[in-house]
Amino acid sequence: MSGPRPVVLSGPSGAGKSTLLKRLMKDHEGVFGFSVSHTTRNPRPGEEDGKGLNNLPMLLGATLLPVADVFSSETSFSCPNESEPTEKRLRDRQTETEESLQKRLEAARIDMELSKEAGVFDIVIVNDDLEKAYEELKEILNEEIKKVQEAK
Ligand SMILES: Nc1ncnc2c1ncn2[C@@H]1O[C@H](COP(=O)(O)OP(=O)(O)OP(=O)(O)O)[C@@H](O)[C@H]1O
Repeated sequence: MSGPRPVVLSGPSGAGKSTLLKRLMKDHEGVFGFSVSHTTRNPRPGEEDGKGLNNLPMLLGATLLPVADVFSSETSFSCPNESEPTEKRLRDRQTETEESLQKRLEAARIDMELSKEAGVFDIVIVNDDLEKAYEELKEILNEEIKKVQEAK
């Protein structure tokens, strides 16, 4: 039996990657490790203590293509449906200056265009509805989660 694989969750800023990951890790304590592997932003509070990757590493990328290039195995991509909610989400989150917000929005627009190219991602999760997106993500990872739980 092969061991658990790294899981890459990539997508534009505001897509909901952190939200989905935090919930997944909370619901499956000890199953996932976490690494902000490739991102253009500074770490947020709590992200620096990512010591000890456990069993199934989750890698979070905010820049789409390099992450997809490095991990060609299974790459998930979560995104909101339109650009309007992205801006609202990021403004509501209150983590950005106006300058960094504008940079994020521009990068998100480019990421969304690139993501439409066939073959960039194996799996696409559209995070319009958080509950639905979370259920989808859990379903996709179910087999890997079981592997880790059985190995314990
Ligand atoms: N489906 C959703 N509907 C509405 N708001 C959402 C949804 N998913 C996440 N959010 C909210 O959108 C904001 C951005 O989400 P989050 O921080 O998870 O994005 P991210 O992809 O990790 O962004 P970044 O790459 O900038 O770190 C958060 O405030 C979060 O609560």
